[in-house]
Amino acid sequence: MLAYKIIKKTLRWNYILLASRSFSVVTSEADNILSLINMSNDIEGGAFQLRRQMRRDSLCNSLFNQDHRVVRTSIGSFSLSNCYYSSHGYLKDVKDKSLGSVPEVVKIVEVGPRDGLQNEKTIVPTEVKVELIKLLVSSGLPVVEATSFVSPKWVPQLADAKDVIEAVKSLTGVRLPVLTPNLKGFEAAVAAGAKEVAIFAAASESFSRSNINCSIEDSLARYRDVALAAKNHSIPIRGYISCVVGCPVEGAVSPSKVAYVAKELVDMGCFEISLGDTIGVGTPGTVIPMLDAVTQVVPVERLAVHFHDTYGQALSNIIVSLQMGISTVDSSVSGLGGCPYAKGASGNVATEDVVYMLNGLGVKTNVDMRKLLSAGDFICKHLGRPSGSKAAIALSRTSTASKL
Ligand SMILES: CC(C)(COP(=O)([O-])OP(=O)([O-])OC[C@H]1O[C@@H](n2cnc3c(N)ncnc32)[C@H](O)[C@@H]1OP(=O)([O-])[O-])[C@@H](O)C(=O)NCCC(=O)NCCSC(=O)C[C@@](C)(O)CC(=O)[O-]
Repeated sequence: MLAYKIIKKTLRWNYILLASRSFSVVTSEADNILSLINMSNDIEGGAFQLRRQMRRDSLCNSLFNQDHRVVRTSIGSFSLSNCYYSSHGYLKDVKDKSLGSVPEVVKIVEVGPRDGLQNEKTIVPTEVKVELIKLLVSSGLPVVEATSFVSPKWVPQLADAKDVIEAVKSLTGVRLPVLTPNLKGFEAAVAAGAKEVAIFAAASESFSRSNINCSIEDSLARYRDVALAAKNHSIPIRGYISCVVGCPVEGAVSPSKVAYVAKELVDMGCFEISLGDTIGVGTPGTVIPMLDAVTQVVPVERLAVHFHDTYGQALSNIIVSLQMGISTVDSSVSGLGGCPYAKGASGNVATEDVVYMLNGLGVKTNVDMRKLLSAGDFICKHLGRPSGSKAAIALSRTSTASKL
C-alpha cells in the first residue's frame, strides 16, 4: 500500500513536470518512469495519454536509439527527438531480414537549384540561387547540381548560368555539376569555371525531340562530342536518361530502350548514369524491370535514380532501387521541380523526405537535416509557397525540428 502511494505520488509529480515545461532525462530515468506507469493500473485519466506516449517512445527508443543516452522530451508532442531520425542496433538485424541489404551510405545528388528551379515561371534572382546553393552545400550535401548551360530561349530561368557558377565555383568540399546539351554549352560552362558537367538523353523519341529538339541517335552523336571534349579537359561527365519508365507522349517505355541508351552513355565516358522518371509515373512494378535491364549492361555502382513524385511513388521507388544495389539518389530540396518539356510532371522527390527515410533506416547521408530544412525554408519563402516536402512540413510543426 505504501509502495503504491509512493508510485502514485511520483507519477503525479512527473506528470506535472512534463506538462509544465520541457525537460531532459536520461534513458534509464525515462524507463523507470515507464515502469512506474506500468505498475499502476489506477492512473488518472489525464496521465493516460502520457502513459501511451511514453510507452511508444520508450519502444521507439529501444528500437532506434540504443546508443543515445540523453533523451529530450518536450511539451506538446512529448517526442523523443532522436527516434525520428536515427536507427541503430536492433534495426540492423530486422532490416537485413526484411529489406534485404540496402547500402550503408547513400550519396544524395541535390538537383533543386537546376531541376527544381528550371520550371519556375518567375525569374529567381541570381543572388537567391547562389544563396540557395550555399545553404544546400552547408547542409553537407556532397553534390549540388547548380544550373544548366542550355539555350536561354528554351529555359529562360537559367539564363544566368554563367553568373551562378562564377559565384559558387570556389565553394569547397562539394561537386557542382551543370547541364550541358551540346558543345556550345560545354564550352560556356568550362569558361565560367564549372568542374563537372552532365549530358541528358532520353529513352523516348518524342521526349528527346521536345526537350532537346533532336532524335535519340542525334543526341547521342552530339553527346559523344561533348564527352570527348570533357575527357580532353579532364572534366567528369554524368549522363541522364529521361522517361525511363514512361513518356508523356508515348506512354510506357521499354526497359531495353533504357538499357541501350545507358550503355551508350557509359561507353562514351559517363562516370554515372542517372535514370529519370521524368513524369513520375513509375511504381516499383515498372522500376524493378527497368533497373533489372539496365544493371545487365551497366554496373549498379554507376547508376543513380531520379524520381519525380507526381503519383506519390518516389520513396517506394527509391527503396526498391536501394534494394537492387543503387546507392546514389537524386532529389530536390522542398520537392521543387518539374520539367518544362514534360507536361504534368510535378516536383522531384523532396530531399528532406529522402533524408528522413534514410535516417530512419540508419543509412548515412552526411546531411544535417536542420540545415537542409533551413535551405528549404529559404527557397519556399522566396517562391512564396509551402514546401513540397511532407517531412519538412511535419518537422516544422513539431518541436522535433529544433532538435534535429
Ligand atoms: C539543346 C538545345 C540547345 C537545342 O536547341 P535548338 O534550338 O535545336 O539549337 P540550335 O543549335 O538551332 O540553336 C538555337 C539557338 O540556341 C542557341 N544555343 C544553342 N545551344 C546553346 C547553349 N548550350 N547555350 C546557349 N545558347 C545555345 C544557339 O546559339 C541559337 O541561338 P540564336 O542563333 O537563335 O540566337 C535546346 O533544345 C535546349 O537548350 N534544350 C534544353 C532543354 C532543357 O534544359 N530541358 C530541361 C532539362 S532535362 C530534364 O529536366 C530532365 C532531367 C535531366 O532532369 C531528368 C529527368 O527529370 O528525368
